[in-house]
Amino acid sequence: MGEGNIIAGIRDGLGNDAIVVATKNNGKLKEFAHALGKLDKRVLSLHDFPEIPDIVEDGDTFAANARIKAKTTGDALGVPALADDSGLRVEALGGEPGVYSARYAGEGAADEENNAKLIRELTSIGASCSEQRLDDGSRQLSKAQFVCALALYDPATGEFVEAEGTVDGVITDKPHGAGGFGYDPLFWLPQLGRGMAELSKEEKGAISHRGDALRKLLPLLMKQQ
Ligand SMILES: O=c1nc[nH]c2c1ncn2[C@H]1C[C@H](O)[C@@H](COP(=O)(O)OP(=O)(O)OP(=O)(O)O)O1
Ligand SMILES: [Mg+2]
Repeated sequence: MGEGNIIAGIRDGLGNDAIVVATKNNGKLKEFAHALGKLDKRVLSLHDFPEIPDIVEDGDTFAANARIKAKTTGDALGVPALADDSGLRVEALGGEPGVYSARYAGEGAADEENNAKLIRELTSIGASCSEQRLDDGSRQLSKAQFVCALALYDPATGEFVEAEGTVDGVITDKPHGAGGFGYDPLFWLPQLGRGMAELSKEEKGAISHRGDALRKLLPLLMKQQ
C-alpha cells in the first residue's frame, strides 16, 4: 500500500490539469466538464482515445459496470480513469430498466426510443402513483430513482475509489424541458415542481445522482493526498 494515491497518478500521467472520464456519453461529459472544470480539471473522454475498443458493460450492478469501464480504460492508457455507470430504477417496473437503462429499447437505442418504451410499458400496466395531474395535464406514472455509480481506478496500484449517488422523482407521461439528456425529460421532481430537463447545468448538478456521487467521491480522493 502507501502507493494508493490516485491524485498523484493523475498528476504523473496527464499533468495535474487533466482527467480521463471513461465515457462516450456527451450528456455525462458536459456535466463532468462543468463540475470538474470548477476544480481547473480538463476532461478527456473515450472520444479522445478511439484506439480503446468498445467496453462490454456486463456487470450486475451500476458499481460493477463503473469498475469495468474505469479499469479497462485505466489499464489501456496507463493513467487513472474515472467512470460513471448510471441509470433509472422505476418502482412500478420492479426497479427496471436499472443497469439496462441505456439499452432498454435495444442495443444502441436512442434516448427517444428508450423514453418511448418507458411510457409504453408504464401505460400498458396502468401504472399511476398519484391521481393528481400536473399543471399541463400530464400524468404521474411511477416513482423512480436515478442512480450514479462512480469509480476511479489507478492502474499503478490496482485500487479503486468509489461512490454512489441517487435522486428521487416521478416518471410522467409527457416530457418537460429540453435540457439534460437520457430520461431527463420524463423525470419530474415533485420537491421542485420542475422537470429534470428544465434545470440548468448548475441546478441539475446540485440535486442530481451524478452531483451527489461526485460530492461523495471528491473528499475520498482528497483524503488520499
Ligand atoms: O443524468 C441522467 N439523466 C438522464 N438519463 C440518465 C442520466 N444518467 C444516466 N441516464 C441514463 C442514460 C442511459 O440510458 C443510462 C446510462 O447508461 P450508461 O451505460 O451508464 O451510460 P452510456 O452507455 O450512455 O455511456 P457510457 O457507458 O459510455 O458512459 O442511464
Ligand atoms: Mg454504457
